[in-house]
Amino acid sequence: MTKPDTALQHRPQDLPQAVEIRNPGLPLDLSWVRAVQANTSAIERRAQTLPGRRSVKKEWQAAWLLKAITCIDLTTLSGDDTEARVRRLCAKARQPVRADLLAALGMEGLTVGAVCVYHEMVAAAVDALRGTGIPVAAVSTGFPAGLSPLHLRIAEIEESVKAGAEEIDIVISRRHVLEGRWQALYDEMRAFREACGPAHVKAILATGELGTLRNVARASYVCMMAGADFIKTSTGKESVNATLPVTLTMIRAIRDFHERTGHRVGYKPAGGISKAKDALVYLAMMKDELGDRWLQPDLFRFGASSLLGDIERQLEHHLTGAYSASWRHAIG
Ligand SMILES: O=C[C@H](O)COP(=O)(O)O
Repeated sequence: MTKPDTALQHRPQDLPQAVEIRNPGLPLDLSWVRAVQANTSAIERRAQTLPGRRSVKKEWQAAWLLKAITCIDLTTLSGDDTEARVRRLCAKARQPVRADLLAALGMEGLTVGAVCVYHEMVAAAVDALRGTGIPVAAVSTGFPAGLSPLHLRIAEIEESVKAGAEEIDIVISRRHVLEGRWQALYDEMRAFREACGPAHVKAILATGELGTLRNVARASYVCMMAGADFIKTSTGKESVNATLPVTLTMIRAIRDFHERTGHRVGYKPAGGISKAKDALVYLAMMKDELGDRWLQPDLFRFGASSLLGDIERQLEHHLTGAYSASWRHAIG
């Protein structure tokens, strides 16, 4: 059996929850953006070593999986979403793991980080989550392509905030990145942030469509300079979504931005993350590269529609020694 990594042996739910001032952004610094490099082969080499390197077992693994649950944006983004489906998802968000399992783990009251839906489903989700403290996140700005007129994208944000969304996941215009139009990207992001008002804004870069890791890094900096609260990899609709090289690139940009400005920006990998073991790799990366502070749900989220089901199966296995069929955990 692999020896548990000592760096991951404390119980992450015991970490303090600090109150953080939002990243206010700063004027666009083009010389900083242009100086950004990404050593693709070094990043890819490092990313390849990550999945095999960390191994946490038994109660430490269970503790980290519980931590992962608190960082999930439990998501449904389908054309056939209905209010009934969203209400079922919200019930799962309120009680993400079977009550007897949570009681056995001493974690009653545990919830996911947020529920993420399209604008049309915001009102139903807000209603279903009333009194729980679980925020509703709305994908916005012509999600997933982001190609509707700017004034409509801004109006869409305002409508979702009015409907009760406390978090807005916007999509950037990929063409601004591909054409090196950093001022245009900055102005767009700034306008989106302003339209959000008190709602926190996650900037979806759609990294699978940005061509290079250098573009990913540069887009990350521009969005952070424009006041993004989070940077997020993907919509889940691109052909390539969250990857480990993209994650390393983005979280190193977050670290550098924090070192240079003092502002902490959150990170949300999204799309295709459906296995508990993958969630553990992401958490270990956050801890290694950014430290414990970025393991809190105000600075880290998984955008995932099916990760919770696998985590619940692993927790059940931890407690009972048996795996249940995955269909029993379908909603997560
Ligand atoms: O932001 C969340 C993603 O759309 C979820 O993607 P997924 O369905 O592959 O987990």
